[in-house]
Amino acid sequence: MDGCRVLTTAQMREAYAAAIAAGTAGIDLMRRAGAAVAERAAAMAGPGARVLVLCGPGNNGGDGFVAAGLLAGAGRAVTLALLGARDALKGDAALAAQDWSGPVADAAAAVPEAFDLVVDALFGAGLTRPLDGAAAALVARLNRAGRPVLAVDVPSGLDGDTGAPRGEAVRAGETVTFAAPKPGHLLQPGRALCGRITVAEIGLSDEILAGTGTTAFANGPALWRARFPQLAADSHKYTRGHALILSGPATRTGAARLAARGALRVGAGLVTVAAPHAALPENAAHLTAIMLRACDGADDLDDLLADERLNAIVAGPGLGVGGPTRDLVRVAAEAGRALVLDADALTSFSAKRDELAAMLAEGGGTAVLTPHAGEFARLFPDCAEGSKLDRARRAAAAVDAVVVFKGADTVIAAPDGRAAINHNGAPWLGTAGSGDVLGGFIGGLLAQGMPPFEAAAAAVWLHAEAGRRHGPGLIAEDLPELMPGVLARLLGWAGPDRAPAG
Ligand SMILES: NC(=O)C1=CN([C@@H]2O[C@H](COP(=O)(O)OP(=O)(O)OC[C@H]3O[C@@H](n4cnc5c(N)ncnc54)[C@H](O)[C@@H]3O)[C@@H](O)[C@H]2O)[C@@H](O)CC1
Ligand SMILES: [K+]
Repeated sequence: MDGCRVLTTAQMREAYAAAIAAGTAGIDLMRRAGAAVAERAAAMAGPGARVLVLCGPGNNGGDGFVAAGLLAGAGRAVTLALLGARDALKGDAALAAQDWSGPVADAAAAVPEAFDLVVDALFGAGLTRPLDGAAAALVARLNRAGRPVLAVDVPSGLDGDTGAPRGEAVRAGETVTFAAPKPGHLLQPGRALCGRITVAEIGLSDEILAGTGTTAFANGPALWRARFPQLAADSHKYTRGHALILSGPATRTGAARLAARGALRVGAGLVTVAAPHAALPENAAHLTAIMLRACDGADDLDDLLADERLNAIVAGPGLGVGGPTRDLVRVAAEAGRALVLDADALTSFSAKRDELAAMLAEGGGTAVLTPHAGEFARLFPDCAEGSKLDRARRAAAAVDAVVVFKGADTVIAAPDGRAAINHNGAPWLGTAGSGDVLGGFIGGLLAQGMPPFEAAAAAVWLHAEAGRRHGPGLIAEDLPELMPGVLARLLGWAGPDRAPAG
């Protein structure tokens, strides 16, 4: 799904309609969809396996009829059970039902326990309300049965636009969706309910998908690799940017050092920690390649920023909540440098968001804000409704900055409407200091001149990739140290006998 366009269910309907208007028959799209489902089902359940195909009353059910016919032809013992009456099927679903010549059982009486695989073709993109009655009871029974489930398009009951279940939703081991993922495949808890996701090509061109006007993507290198910093043969540390990380007071300095280490490992040529006098000794005791300068407040920061080479600033981790932090952010913003605001720098503007937006607008630099759910709720109380994708987009527009709405399904949103949903996250990333390192990664990429949306999306992906590589036992200190391996793979670095790839 690396870099794939993400379509809402309405955009997907638009894309189907455009393909049909351009001459593709709807039933052909459905037959390709059903064939893709049958292919995955056959991989999940071998010859002779007992397969239950649960079909709903709409086109999702139509896909199920096509898949059932193909699976029976491929030697699986298929039972097809329909929710509702067969003669109520309409349009393409009614045509698809002709692909199935076997008996049609009543889904309300289906016993999922008796099968090796259950194909869930009950409801897809057409879900209009929470499941209830016989449908809800069937899905609850299916989840209790604990049999392998392959969902068609989306697990039934899951809202394809928000990733939230509407009432009871199917828990699938695998999901086959068509043409493009929907937000609900990538946003939690939808992502977890989908299991392994296959995006099957069913003949919708990229032109048709782009024609829906979508500006959402599944995050991955395809989205930002071309803008990733490239090393030239004559690169030196001053051409690789200089990131400045603001440290908190004595005993609250670790977060800044984690960010600084992240910025350095991701390739910034120089990294400086700016710390209050009282916090210099403890910082000095832990820093080597990273430089250290004294900074006791906004005036000192102003003086430091007279050095034009300091081109990216990370502010927030460990800084403390209140007026002094707001003053530091004001000076940093006014300096017009690339800016990452995290943690206390965000919370300091709770109920003062307009002040923050005005500061960012005045500086004219590029800013990336990295709130987790709590910080987001405090800073953007007016963006509480809708999917995480919509919320992040509205927040980005409100402050005219890139917003990285963190979590297991981090969304990166730009004020121009572009958004990326990250999907390589790993649960081990939820550990103290992990967000500080992410802020440093973003700052390090900004320092190297990467544009803010791409820098944020790349940093989130690299951070998650490091977490996946490490696995259990991960602590934040590990994340910067995992960068050499993650970057080597990204950049195709093949070892010392080859020229640097980037
Ligand atoms: N040309 C197309 O539109 C294509 C559609 N495809 C499939 O069609 C699906 C979308 O089909 P539809 O738009 O027909 O929608 P669905 O098949 O998802 O469901 C629609 C039907 O379910 C009913 N319904 C909705 N929510 C309900 C609830 N909570 N409880 C009970 N009944 C409910 C609706 O009244 C309608 O009869 C996609 O997910 C995909 O699987 C694919 O075959 C590819 C081509
Ligand atoms: K389904």
